[in-house]
Formats: sequence, C-alpha cells, structure tokens
Amino acid sequence: MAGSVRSGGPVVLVGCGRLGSAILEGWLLTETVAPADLIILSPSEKPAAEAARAQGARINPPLEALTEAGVIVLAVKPAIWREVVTPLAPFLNDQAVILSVMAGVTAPTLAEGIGGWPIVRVMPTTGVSRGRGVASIWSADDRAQGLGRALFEPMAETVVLADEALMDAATAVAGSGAAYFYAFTEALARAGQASGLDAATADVLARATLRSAADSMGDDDLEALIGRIASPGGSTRAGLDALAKDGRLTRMLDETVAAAVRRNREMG
Ligand SMILES: NC(=O)C1=CN([C@@H]2O[C@H](COP(=O)(O)OP(=O)(O)OC[C@H]3O[C@@H](n4cnc5c(N)ncnc54)[C@H](O)[C@@H]3O)[C@@H](O)[C@H]2O)C=CC1
Ligand SMILES: O=C(O)[C@@H]1CCC=N1
Repeated sequence: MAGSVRSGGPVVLVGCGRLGSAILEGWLLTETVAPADLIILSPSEKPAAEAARAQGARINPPLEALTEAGVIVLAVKPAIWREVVTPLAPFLNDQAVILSVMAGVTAPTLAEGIGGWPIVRVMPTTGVSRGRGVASIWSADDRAQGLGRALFEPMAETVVLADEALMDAATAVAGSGAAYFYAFTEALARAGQASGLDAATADVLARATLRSAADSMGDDDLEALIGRIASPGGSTRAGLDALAKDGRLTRMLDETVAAAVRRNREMG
C-alpha cells in the first residue's frame, strides 16, 4: 500500500544511477513508498527520477528538507560516498536511519563519515525494479533492520545476515550473480557457435533455454532438477561430466566468488 513504510519521515534516495533507479522503480511499482514521501538527490537528470517527480517526488530540494527525513539511502559509488554525505549530515534529525546499498563499505567505516545514526546495510539486485529482486540485509540496530526489511521485502526475496562480515560473500553471490549468469549465457551461445550454429541462432537458444530454466527452478532440489533432464548415459550427462571434470566447475566458481569477496573488502 502506498506510503505504508512509515519511516518517521520522507525516504531520501542519494544517487539515482543503475541501482538507485532500480530501487526507485521498485518502490513505486510495489507502492512501498508513496511518491510524496520521496526525496531524490541526483546531480544529473535521470529518467526514473523524472518519472517519480511526475508522481509527486521531490528532486534536489533545498537541504533543509532533509531535516524531516526518516531514512537516507546511500546509492552512490563507494569511492565518493564521504564527499557526498558530508554536506548532508548537518541537516539530519536524531531519528534518521542511514541505509547503505554500497558494496564493501562497512558500518564502522560509514560511522566514521556519518556517525551518530543507526546504520543498515542492504545488498539488493537490480531485479528490485520489477519487484523481483534479492536483498541481503544486515544491521546491529533492530529499528534500522526493520526499516531495511520494510523497504525491500515488497520487491525482493530478502535474507537477514547474522554477521556483517557475511555481507561481502552475499554481495559476491547475489549482488554480482546475475552478471555471472549473463556471462554463462554468452559462453553457452559461443560454444553453440563453435559446434556449428550461426551466431543469431546460438544466441536465441542460449537465452531462451536459461530463461525458461530459471523460470522452472522454484525451490526444487537442484540435483532433482538436473536429474529430470539428464538421462543416465545420455548426452546431458556427458556434458555435465565435462563441465565438472576434475572439479573445475566448483573450482571456477570458488575462485569467482573469492575474487569478488576480495574486491568488496578492498572497496570497504
Ligand atoms: N549496479 C548493481 O547491480 C549494484 C550496485 N550496488 C552498489 O550501488 C552503488 C551504486 O552503484 P551503481 O548504481 O551501479 O552506480 P552508478 O554509477 O550507476 O550510480 C551512481 C550515481 O550516483 C550519482 N551521484 C554522484 N554524485 C552524487 C551526489 N553528490 N549526490 C547524489 N548522487 C550522486 C551519479 O550521478 C550516479 O547516477 C555502488 O556503491 C554499488 O556498490 C550494489 C548492488 C548491485
Ligand atoms: O560490481 C559492483 O561493485 C556491485 C556490487 C554488486 C553488484 N554490483
């Protein structure tokens, strides 16, 4: 229901890039935040922000408007967040909550730049724009955690993490995972080409197959799902054996996730 998230004041979205826009679109689509409760800070014009403005959101009002804010959502790049929040801090009221969707930036680091307010970290996927995202949530503060859940549960499958240290792994799996999936799709299409399909046909087959596989996955046991396709001694089993030869699939994904975790830690 529009405006059902009662954060104690307007929701301020700081940064309306790829993720900020996705979050904004998800809130409006799922009516999680009423447009009139939204303040968007963005140095440049963004289509998602303009659409929100048309429904009543405020874009770049005088910073005095932030004194009413219930939650400040930081969706800027990790490299610039300090310079972005410094001018905002003097306008925030005691009850405001800082919600960060920035990869890698830890709560203690955030507290150095914008200390004194409860912090909740959320790692969403851009699927929130269609109300079908994933979001990992962590906070040491119950009220802030509740606010993070209220803002993301309507548009994402959410997981509350017990320990902030797990956020880097959750980011490496979920925040980045869709990109791995697209890279896999591309590689599958290329492999189809290497086996004789023309590029356009291989692209259609790879995309359509993985789309329909993702649609059918649900919560079913993954080995059971594989078993429904791979008949014993059949061609899929031969392909799966090649994929897993000498543990290479597992090793490749271990290395992929570990590299992303390392980078998240460096950014923090
Ligand atoms: N794109 C993704 O799938 C995900 C991104 N993230 C995190 O979200 C954050 C943002 O990432 P993206 O949206 O991909 O980056 P982006 O570069 O698309 O967006 C950042 C936005 O911040 C704006 N900005 C710069 N200075 C500003 C200021 N002073 N005030 C307000 N806005 C300002 C820029 O105009 C830009 O639109 C990053 O910290 C990233 O780690 C987290 C999960 C997923
Ligand atoms: O690549 C990034 O830095 C962010 C983290 C998760 C998705 N995008």
